[in-house]
Amino acid sequence: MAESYSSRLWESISDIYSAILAHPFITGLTDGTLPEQSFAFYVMQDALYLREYARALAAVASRAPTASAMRMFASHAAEAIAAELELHTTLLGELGISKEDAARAEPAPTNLAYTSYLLATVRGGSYAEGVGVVLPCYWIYSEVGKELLRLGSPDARYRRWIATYGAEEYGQVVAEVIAELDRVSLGLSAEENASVRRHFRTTSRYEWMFWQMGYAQESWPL
Ligand SMILES: Cc1ncc(C[n+]2csc(CCO)c2C)c(N)n1
Repeated sequence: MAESYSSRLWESISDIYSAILAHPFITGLTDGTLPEQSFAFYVMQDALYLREYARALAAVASRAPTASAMRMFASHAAEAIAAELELHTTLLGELGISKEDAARAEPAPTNLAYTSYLLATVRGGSYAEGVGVVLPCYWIYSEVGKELLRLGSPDARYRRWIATYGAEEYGQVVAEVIAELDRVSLGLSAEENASVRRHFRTTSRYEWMFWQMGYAQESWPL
């Protein structure tokens, strides 16, 4: 049987995925060398990210051609908002970030660039382009989560975070989204196929950049 559309897509970002696994944010989670400040910065930025990502998923849901795909993306949008609340109420408190600090936080440059690209693509592109642009967020976290779960971490807070994304149920969620992309890939023109592949690579790059942003506690130069 010919290789699936999605497996070829995954192969096209193998350089980015390897760079993510080697990134000091990721290796630092498992060997305990990740500075707590970098983790806290990342978590606060991620809460902001999740709100915009939920908007992107809701936009993809609104354009889905089938009831089952609409239901899937709409429920993931709701879950992303719930995850944001959970981050605010538990993890941020444990990391010593007050509600006031969290409310004042602004997206760092990489975060704003990533979410702006997501929203522009899901609003201006086709449904297939929307699925392609949101997929690296799911897929890369699921793969990284499995790898981190295998390696473990000496820090209980890092372990808890790892458990969320390394969970087997989470792998099933991702598999359904991948299956949806494989379904829609069947009817793509050459031009649309090129766009989907470009969006997938671009948000995969942003996934690496998001860890770099957290690690460096990226700020606006002005
Ligand atoms: C920068 C960044 N990228 C991906 C995720 C993971 N993630 C967020 S929402 C969602 C799908 C719906 O639950 C997934 C997989 C994250 N947290 N932060």
